[in-house]
Amino acid sequence: MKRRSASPNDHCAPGSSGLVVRGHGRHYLVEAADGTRVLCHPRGKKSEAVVGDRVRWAPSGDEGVIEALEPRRNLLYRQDEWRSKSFAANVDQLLVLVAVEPVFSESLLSRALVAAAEAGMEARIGLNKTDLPAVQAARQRLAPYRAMGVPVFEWSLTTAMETALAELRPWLQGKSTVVLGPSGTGKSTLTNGLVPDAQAQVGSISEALNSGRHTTTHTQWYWIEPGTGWLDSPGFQTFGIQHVVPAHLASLMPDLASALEAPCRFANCTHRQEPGCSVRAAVANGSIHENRYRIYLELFEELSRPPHYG
Ligand SMILES: Nc1nc2c(ncn2[C@@H]2O[C@H](COP(=O)(O)OP(=O)(O)OP(=O)(O)O)[C@@H](O)[C@H]2O)c(=O)[nH]1
Ligand SMILES: [Zn+2]
Repeated sequence: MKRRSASPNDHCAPGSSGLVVRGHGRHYLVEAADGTRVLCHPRGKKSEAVVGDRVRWAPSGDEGVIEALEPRRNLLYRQDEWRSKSFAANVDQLLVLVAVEPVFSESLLSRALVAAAEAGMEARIGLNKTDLPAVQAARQRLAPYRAMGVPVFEWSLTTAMETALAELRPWLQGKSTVVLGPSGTGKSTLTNGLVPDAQAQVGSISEALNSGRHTTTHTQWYWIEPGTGWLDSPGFQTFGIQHVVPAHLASLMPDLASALEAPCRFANCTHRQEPGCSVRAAVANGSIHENRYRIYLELFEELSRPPHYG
């Protein structure tokens, strides 16, 4: 039998431990302890595993069967028209990659940061394409995020890739990091810089599952080096935060949370129109940017709506 490191669940579940590195509907690519990647299908009808999940799997001919999911540390969600869908598990950190062009949506950026805070993940922002003339405007829009303590990297990946990699690598070291961002911000460019053998890691099985398309359509786990994971995800249009309780929203937005160190008059204040509200006072004196407060109101309203079913 191959040697592998013991997992805490080794004694209580059948099969070997593996890491889901890619998922396509009911097809999963699972990386075994020895690094080989096996096409697996879930036992039973439900396919709940997502990239980053640790699973127990057993060989079945050339392929494998997923017997069980191991407990998750955290979970990130993507939003489609009707509902939240989970898409990555057990990730340590989030890099939101935006660019000088196309102009990024602050609402999406804020959603991603709320989702990371809710999942207990550290988040940073990467501003790419700083070679373009609109760079000052982009910097200005990011100022409130820097001020609330989110570190912002600034890069021009096409003209100075090595500088960007040298800045980014120490933060990535020994962790698993997911990169998210709208389409066209440079995620694939960055992945190719960080993971020179990315194509080889994707491998022929994934290529076949992806039916020859070249854009990133599914989240994919890469290894930058052993122990340092990198998850590239398709460009998002919207981001799922439906699982956040509206009353917790302000505590997941650092600029609002710091205003709340001086509590509002009412303990159950929603920070919309109540008198004696610390958040509204901070908006009035400029310590919370009005864009951020507008996003809070938009998210609060959205989270308070009853879910609709499609
Ligand atoms: N000017 C400029 N263009 C860049 C830079 N980085 C990437 N690009 C260009 O931006 C375009 C999009 O880059 P991609 O890496 O494909 O972006 P992506 O985020 O992977 O896009 P999706 O696959 O649609 O999610 C390409 O034409 C890149 O050459 C940069 O630093 N400056
Ligand atoms: Zn309040």
